[in-house]
Amino acid sequence: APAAEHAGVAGPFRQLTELAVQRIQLGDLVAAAKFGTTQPIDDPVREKQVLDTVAAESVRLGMAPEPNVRFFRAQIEASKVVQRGLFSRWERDPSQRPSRRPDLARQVRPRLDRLTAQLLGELRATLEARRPGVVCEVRRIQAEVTAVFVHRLDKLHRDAVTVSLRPVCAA
Ligand SMILES: C=C(O[C@@H]1C=C(C(=O)O)C=C[C@H]1O)C(=O)O
Repeated sequence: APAAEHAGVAGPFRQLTELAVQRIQLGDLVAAAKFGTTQPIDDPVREKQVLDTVAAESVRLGMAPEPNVRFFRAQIEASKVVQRGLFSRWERDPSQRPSRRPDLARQVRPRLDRLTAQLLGELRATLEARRPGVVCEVRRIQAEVTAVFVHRLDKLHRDAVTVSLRPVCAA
């Protein structure tokens, strides 16, 4: 986020927000992997694996698991907002359909797993800043506005970012 960094307005959630945006952008690849297959957008078994890992890793890192699990529920919901939005876009307009289908298990989920670890590190690094209150909320919204600007996100991905950042101030 060079512009935002230069202006000094990025705040304490720049990296956390950057990682959340990366996870949302991976939603495009998840959608491309699933579109035109029998693989459903909602995969409760995989979601449980993700959330169980989050809980176990949180304990290992000395953090309370519940707030982190709630944060990742929002990340998962944000990914599904993107997937549903892209599916309906591609159903309406076949010319926008992806030309390649990535392999979900081999190519996409390993990248999501790496982001999980990075996000947990950032949740830990921002524990103090995320204590609930108006200061945190203002910074959260600042980070959201900055990310939307820097990444030039469309309406669908902006909506997903809003969903993903909602539980930030709940350390
Ligand atoms: C991203 C996927 O789609 C959904 C969202 C998930 C997530 O964000 O981790 C997990 C399972 C699915 O319900 C996926 O299937 O991997």
